[in-house]
Amino acid sequence: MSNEKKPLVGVLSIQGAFEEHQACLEASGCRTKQIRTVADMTEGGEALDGMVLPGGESTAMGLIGTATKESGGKSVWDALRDFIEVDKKPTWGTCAGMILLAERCVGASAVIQDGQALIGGMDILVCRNYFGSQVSSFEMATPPPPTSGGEDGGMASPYPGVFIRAPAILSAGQEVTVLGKVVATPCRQAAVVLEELERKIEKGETVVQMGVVDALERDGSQLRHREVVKASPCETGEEKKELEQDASIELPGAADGSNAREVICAVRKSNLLCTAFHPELTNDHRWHQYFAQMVKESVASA
Ligand SMILES: NC(=O)CC[C@H](N)C(=O)O
Repeated sequence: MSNEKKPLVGVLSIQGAFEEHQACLEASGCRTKQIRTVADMTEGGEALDGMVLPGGESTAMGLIGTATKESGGKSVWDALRDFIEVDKKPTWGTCAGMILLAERCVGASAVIQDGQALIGGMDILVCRNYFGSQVSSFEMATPPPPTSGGEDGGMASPYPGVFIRAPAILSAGQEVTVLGKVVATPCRQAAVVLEELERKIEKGETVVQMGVVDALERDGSQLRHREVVKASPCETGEEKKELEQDASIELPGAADGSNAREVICAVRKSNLLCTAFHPELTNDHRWHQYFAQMVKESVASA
């Protein structure tokens, strides 16, 4: 394929392994461009065909991404929201990048007013640092991306998931396709967050900011607090119906009587892809090939 025909994928280059993402994307038939500003997204006369948001530290990335308004009054986050919601371009968040694409986040930074600066778009509830601290980073077998079944009829080998202080997806909306689940024990801090969240869901409490336990939902460009309720079995018909409409958060239960839970590690919703792990840190390019295919299909249908 000549260079002209290869799709152009932007890689947010504020933090993290953006060069490694570029190498994997280029090995998967894409051209890449480092993106730090709104101007980077638009200048050069060629529109980006997709974007990758790498891992890093989502609080810091949020602060940087919303800090500067460029010409037209837009921050990088505003431009990314347009890219995702208006242009409907394929966008993939890995680890911290996944947190940024989430609509809701628990364990968000307690020191930031109005919580974490999420870009949003993916109807998922994520728990930051579910799998542990930086020192307890690890590799674990995860389900491979859907297309990698190929000719062997879906018998593809597991994908080596590299988890670095990684978030987990606790629940996903009905329109979200779950592409991978793993069973894992939350780290101590995440266990406290989950316990608190469960208690609040059980009591039908409204979850507002409370230390590291924040449940936030983005509404347009604003973050707003989301009411977390769970219908109790004794509710009357009318009340129950009303509650059920709101009760979209259900936490995964304990997997086997231990503290381990079955959590989601990869999801797709139309033009958005999220993985909790770091595919750019392995030599296995199947997830980059899967995303490159999303981008190529989007270019072909434009
Ligand atoms: N490797 C990563 O991207 C870590 C994410 C980080 N724990 C956060 O919450 O932002």
